[in-house]
Amino acid sequence: MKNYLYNISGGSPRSLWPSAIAAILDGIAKIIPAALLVDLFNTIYVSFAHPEIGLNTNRMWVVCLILFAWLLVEYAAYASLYDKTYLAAYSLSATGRLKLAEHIRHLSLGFFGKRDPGDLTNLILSDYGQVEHTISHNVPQLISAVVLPIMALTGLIWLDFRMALVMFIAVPLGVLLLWLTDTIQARLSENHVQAKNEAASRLQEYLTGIREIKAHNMSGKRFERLRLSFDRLKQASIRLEAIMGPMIMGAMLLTRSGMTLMIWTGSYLLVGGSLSLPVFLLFLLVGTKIFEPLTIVLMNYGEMRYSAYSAQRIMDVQQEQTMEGSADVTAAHPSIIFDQVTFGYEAQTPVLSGVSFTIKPKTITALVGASGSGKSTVTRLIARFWDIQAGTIYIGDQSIRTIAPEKLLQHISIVFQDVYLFQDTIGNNIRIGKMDATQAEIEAAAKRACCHDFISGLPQGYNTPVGEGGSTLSGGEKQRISIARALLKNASIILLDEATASLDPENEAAVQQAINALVADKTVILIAHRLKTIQNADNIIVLDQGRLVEEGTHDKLLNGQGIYSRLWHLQQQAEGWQVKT
Ligand SMILES: Nc1ncnc2c1ncn2[C@@H]1O[C@H](COP(=O)(O)OP(=O)(O)OP(=O)(O)O)[C@@H](O)[C@H]1O
Repeated sequence: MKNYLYNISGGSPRSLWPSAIAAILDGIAKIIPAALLVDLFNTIYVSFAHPEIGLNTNRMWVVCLILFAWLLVEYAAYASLYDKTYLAAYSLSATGRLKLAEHIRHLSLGFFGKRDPGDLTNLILSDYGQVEHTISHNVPQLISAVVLPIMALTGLIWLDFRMALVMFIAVPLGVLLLWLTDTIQARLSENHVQAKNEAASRLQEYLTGIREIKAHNMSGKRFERLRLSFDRLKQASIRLEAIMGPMIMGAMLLTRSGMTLMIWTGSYLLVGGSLSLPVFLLFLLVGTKIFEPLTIVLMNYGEMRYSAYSAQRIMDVQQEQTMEGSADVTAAHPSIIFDQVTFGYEAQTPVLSGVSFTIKPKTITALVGASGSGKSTVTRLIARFWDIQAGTIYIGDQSIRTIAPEKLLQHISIVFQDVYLFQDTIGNNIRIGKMDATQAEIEAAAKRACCHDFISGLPQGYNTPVGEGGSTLSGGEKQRISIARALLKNASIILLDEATASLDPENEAAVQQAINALVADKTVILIAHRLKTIQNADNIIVLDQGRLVEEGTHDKLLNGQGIYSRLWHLQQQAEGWQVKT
């Protein structure tokens, strides 16, 4: 139960206390009017049974006044219940969602390889919504369903233990039925959540990939995957309702049968003379009050089971180990050393094997090699997007594992080949490099990155909104904006994925000029696809199938007659190629 509550509250069971107390107060508030009604009935009954005494109108007035006052108390209890439970639920899910998003940011990128983005979106939105609903609706109902019968049972046993016994005899049977079928319910809930996530992921894939789907005329195949996932969701939903419905209805019937048994026993005892009419009436009144929440909670049981699985999914992500290390980079311009580094995205398939090299501060190092040789992987490891399996990476004289990832990234600017721009203004997209940058600083960076002119030419200038991913700008424009970002950040290490290869000559010249401004006086690690751009690099590292095979300056490597020399000559020949007509 402790575990269940822990899960259902998304790891903060204390947040349930306010709604629990409010629900108990509400429970008490519900019982009192029933007792007052019985007293009222008793007063009337006595005046009929003993006409010589007459009707005690004073008592009736007092009861009516108390009933009225109690209405106000009940209103206050309800208001408090609503206030506390909704506050708890919405606060929990709002802070929980943010905490989770923050936690995810601290996880190794390897985590994202294992999880579908659609699945994570669903986790943060839908699973948290489910937990929110349980806390605001199911938990108070559960508490009043438990508190009310316990309070009533205690009072009723004292009045007539025979009647109390038959009234509650079937409740444990209903609970037992749910307990026995718990595993089936857990599995059905799990299947349904998985099917829902799968459908959300397929839908996201379909919508994000719509351009490729259209371009390659794949609508039939992709649509089929989407259709199948919706089909699976339909099956899971039907199974969930069709199997869980009868179980819950069965438990409800068993529980409610106590009421019928009590009426039957009460009538029998009343006729036999061993039960007074007011006591029987009290049982009837309390019975309707008690079985109502008990029935509701059983109906909600399936939902709570479902929530427990949602909460478990949230907890699983919360428990994912974040990367260790809390130190900051101590050197202003640190060297970067790879010492026998071995790494694989999957531990058993190494992508880099025993790689060792030293990058001196304020030098330009180019990474060269065939596609898939591990160039991007080296840059990702320098940024500590992943942790390595063997060897050590040093930033200055500190092992990278001792440095907090977010502190390390304050010292690194990355210019990717495929630039991602946020759905915001151009100015704010540049400001990402330095959140407190002034407009003048942003414009200065844009000027050095050769993008000020084209931004100023736009109708709204720096306030021009950019479509998600930067869809409204050309490749070269996006590149220069991302270089302006990096210039504004002014980090000592620059990781650069050679970005000019796919640009037209005019854009290429502008981007090249922007890069020159960026790399001045910095430690630069550059992934080079075209060797002519790196002839002046201080050091060139050649990778082949995850191993460092050559290292040195352009001239040294050209004389070595190895992979670099071969690649160089191949590219020289390619320069002369042209499409024949
Ligand atoms: N996120 C990932 N998960 C699993 N494997 C990956 C991942 N990223 C890259 N790889 C694999 O690691 C190997 C090295 O990839 P990497 O991107 O470092 O090569 P690269 O030399 O930069 O290639 P390119 O020049 O084509 O960009 C490849 O076999 C690639 O398939």
